[in-house]
Parts: sequence; structure tokens; C-alpha cells
Amino acid sequence: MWLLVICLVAFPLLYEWSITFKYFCKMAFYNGWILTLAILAIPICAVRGRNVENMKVLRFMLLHIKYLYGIKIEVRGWENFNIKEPYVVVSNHQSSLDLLGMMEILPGRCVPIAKRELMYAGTAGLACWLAGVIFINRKKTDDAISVMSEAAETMLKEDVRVWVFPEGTRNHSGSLLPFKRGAFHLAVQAQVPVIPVVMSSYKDFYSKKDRKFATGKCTVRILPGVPTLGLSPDDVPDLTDRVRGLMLDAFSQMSTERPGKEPGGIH
Ligand SMILES: CCCCCCCCCCCCCCC(=O)SCCNC(=O)CCNC(=O)[C@H](O)C(C)(C)COP(=O)(O)OP(=O)(O)OC[C@H]1O[C@@H](n2cnc3c(N)ncnc32)[C@H](O)[C@@H]1OP(=O)(O)O
Ligand SMILES: CCCCCCCC/C=C\CCCCCCCC(=O)OC[C@@H](O)COP(=O)(O)O
Repeated sequence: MWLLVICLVAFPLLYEWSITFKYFCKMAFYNGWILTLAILAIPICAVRGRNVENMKVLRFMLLHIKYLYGIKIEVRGWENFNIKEPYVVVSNHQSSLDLLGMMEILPGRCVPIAKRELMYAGTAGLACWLAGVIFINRKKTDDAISVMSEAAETMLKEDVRVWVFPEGTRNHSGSLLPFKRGAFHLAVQAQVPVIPVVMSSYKDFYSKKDRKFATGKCTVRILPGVPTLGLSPDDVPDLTDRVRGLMLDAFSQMSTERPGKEPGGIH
């Protein structure tokens, strides 16, 4: 009798513990592996110095990680990236796993805007710097704005695309946070389109709160570009709301799809 009670209590506990243990091991390996890959990437990138072309090296080195973790990534809307000129990509930000979806579709000569703290993340920070990642100090709005204004000039002068997470921080809430306006000011200053990218919720296979990290599937949707030609800074709030609305619709639609089920009309 006592043995049965102990088993009934112990097995669920052990099961819970093994899920949590697996989560921490997988996250530790994820970060550790990226830091290790960066050691390999640094000398290759250093040959060119700080250069956006180095982003191709990082992308190539990171692409296999989805296989290690059994994460299937399905991409829809590739045709919306068929624009030769620079543009600003905006995407939702759930977790550091977004790196996988980002690297899956990262266009040529495209650099992300990242928080300054990432520059100090050891080898990964140096690799990011060499690949031209634009670092902003989120605690100093004026500094961040002037870095982004410089980025607008660089985009046009050097034919560079920029990737921004307009939520400004990771968000596991299952929706989208209000958007910061920096990405949209950037697009209006450079008069280039905004291309929204939506990554489906990870809730079926990943949750930081529940310490869950299993295998699973993520859909990445590239939405049609939103033009900004002729818009002025006064139009930024409306542009921000419009793009967030489009992304929220896509995110909600993707969240209600059953994994593996293809809805009609989306390529
Ligand atoms: C081998 C392997 C190696 C390793 C490889 C690893 C690769 C990793 C790469 C991936 C990196 C991913 C990193 C992701 C992140 O770090 S996300 C966090 C950082 N990103 C952001 O924060 C971007 C979004 N933030 C913004 O756009 C903000 O607006 C910001 C510019 C930062 C300012 O924020 P904040 O201080 O909170 O102020 P507000 O947003 O409230 O803005 C204040 C007013 O200023 C106006 N504004 C904003 N930007 C501009 C601008 N560019 N020009 C003019 N005015 C601007 C804004 O509209 C506000 O005014 P109003 O309220 O509208 O009047
Ligand atoms: C010697 C120092 C060693 C430090 C080790 C740091 C470990 C970091 C290791 C690897 C870096 C992996 C790169 C992942 C890139 C994803 C970046 C990311 O997701 O940043 C979060 C940022 O968007 C928002 O930050 P907050 O949600 O506001 O917080």
C-alpha cells in the first residue's frame, strides 16, 4: 500500500523534474553552442573586419541548430522579400529561439538592431559586432534615436536592410506587446518599405514559464511590404498601428491553426 502511495507521488514528481532538467540542459547547450560557434566565426569574419556581409557567415553557422532541437520551420510568403532596395523588417520577439526563424529567412545584407548588452556577451557579442549588428542603448532614448538615424543613412548609402524587434523586449504572453516607434521612424526617414514577419507561437513546444522545451514546429510568415514613400514623421503613429494590426491578425490566425494543417490562400 505504502509503496503504491510513494510511487503515485514520486513518479509525477520525477516526470516534472525530468522535463525541467531537460529544459535547463537544452537552454544551456543552446547558449553554449552559440558561444562556441562564435569562436569559429570570429577569425573568418575578422578577415573582412566589421562588415554586413559577415552576417552570411553567422547565418550559415546557425542554420543547423533547428535540426539539433527537432524544430521544423515552415516559411510562407518568400515572394514578399523579392525587393532589391533596402527595407526594414519588423518581427515579433518571443524568445532567444527567434534566432532560428530569423536565420532561416535572413535576407542578404540585413542586420538586426540589438540591445547593447549583447555586445558584451563574450564571443557572440564580438561575432555580432563583426557582422555589423547595430547596438542601441535602450536606457538612453536620445542615443538610441541617433544610432537609428545613422542607420537610416547607412541603409541608403550602403544598400543595407535592417531587422528590428519593435516590441523592444522578449514577450511570452501569447500576443504582441505595444510597438516602439523606432523601426517606423527608421523606415520613414529612409523612405523604404516595412516588411512585417510573424513567427507563430512556440507554446506547443517551448515555454520558459513552464520550463518546457520539446520538439515542434514553427511557421514564419513574411507579409507583404508596407510602403512609406511620401510619409512624414507625423504619419509614424498610424503606420506603427497599421503594421502591428497586420501582424496581430497573422499571429492570431497562425495560433488557431492546428500544427501541420495548411490553410488555403497562403503561399
Ligand atoms: C556564430 C553565432 C554568433 C552569434 C549570433 C547572434 C546573432 C544575434 C542577433 C540577434 C539579435 C537580436 C536582438 C534583439 C534585441 O536586442 S531586441 C531589443 C532591442 N531592440 C529594440 O529596442 C528595438 C525597438 N525599440 C525602439 O525602436 C525604440 O523606439 C527606441 C528607439 C529604442 C527608443 O525606445 P524608448 O526609449 O523606449 O522610447 P520610445 O519608443 O517611447 O520613443 C520615445 C520617443 O522617440 C520617438 N522616436 C523613436 N525612435 C525615433 C527615431 N528613430 N527618430 C525620431 N523619433 C524617434 C518615439 O516616436 C517617441 O516619441 P512619441 O512618443 O512618438 O512622441
Ligand atoms: C563572457 C560573458 C559570457 C556571457 C554569456 C552570455 C550568454 C549569451 C550566449 C549566447 C548568446 C546567444 C545569442 C542569442 C541572441 C538572442 C538575443 C536575444 O534574444 O536578446 C534578447 C533581447 O532581444 C531582448 O532582451 P530582453 O528580453 O529585454 O532581456
